Amino acid sequence: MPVQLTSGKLVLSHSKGALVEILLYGASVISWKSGTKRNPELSERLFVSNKAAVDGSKPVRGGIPVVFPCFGPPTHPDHTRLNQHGFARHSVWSWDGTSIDEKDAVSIKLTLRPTETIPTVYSKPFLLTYVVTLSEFDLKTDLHVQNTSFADNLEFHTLFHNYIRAPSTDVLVGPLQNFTYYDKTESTEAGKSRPKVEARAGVDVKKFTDSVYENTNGKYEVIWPGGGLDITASNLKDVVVWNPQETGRKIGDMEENGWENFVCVEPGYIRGFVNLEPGGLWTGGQTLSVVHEERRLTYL
Ligand SMILES: O=P(O)(O)OC[C@H]1O[C@@H](O)[C@H](O)[C@@H](O)[C@@H]1O
Repeated sequence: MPVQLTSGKLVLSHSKGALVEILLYGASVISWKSGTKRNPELSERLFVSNKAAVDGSKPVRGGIPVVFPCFGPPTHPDHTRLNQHGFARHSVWSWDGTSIDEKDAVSIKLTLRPTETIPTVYSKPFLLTYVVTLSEFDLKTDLHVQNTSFADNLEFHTLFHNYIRAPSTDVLVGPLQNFTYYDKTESTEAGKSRPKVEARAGVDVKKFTDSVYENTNGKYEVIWPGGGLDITASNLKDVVVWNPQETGRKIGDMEENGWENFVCVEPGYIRGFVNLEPGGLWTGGQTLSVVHEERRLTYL
């Protein structure tokens, strides 16, 4: 199945029609188009702001940015010189020119090692390998983190910052009921770090939402009238649900009312750090699958 690299952008085409576009900059998936079993017409599944920079000048506001090695502002002593969400989303990754064709899927693999600039802000050795696999109705992303040090442990966060194209007034995310979460919309540090328990069967984002759920079961339904996505995460024990609503006006690269058109559901390992021993390899991944039938959350 064809893979094309043009001006720093890879396009993978599935023989049944689905398409994915990935920038080498940030290994950012910026488009995923797929049909459903009922409607083969391709639809865009991800949101990218029409003000997003896609020229490698700043992280892309949309798609699937890769967060590594810190989530949010740095809190770990190894990360003090890093920007919010780390360097993976604004570094240029390498592609070896190959793709892996299987019967039903096509994959590409991108890698990131310490470049010339990363060691100026981050001194740990590492190798990241990002595998993106496109099937007819699914998109899978796997991140492999290798600690290439012979002596020191590597401690990191990672997360897939999925901007899912969805009407934010109607979308529901579940099942998150009874899981503990931290509400980053609280005004004080004490409020932000106070655990809450999710009472809702289906989580909506009608108001500004920035919630970090911990130790979930790694399976999420993102459902709205007429559509939806299932997300299955592996080895990513936490998930963020984010929509800025009107506070999005303060985000320079957010399109006008853009928050009406997405919900971020972001599987990650961000409560505590993955602690990888010298020479160790860690893998975390997710599969996004289109929902074919009109669906309601069964637990509502
Ligand atoms: O503007 P950024 O750095 O892309 O971050 C967007 C949002 O990303 C979310 O994952 C965070 O929980 C939010 O707090 C943050 O505002």
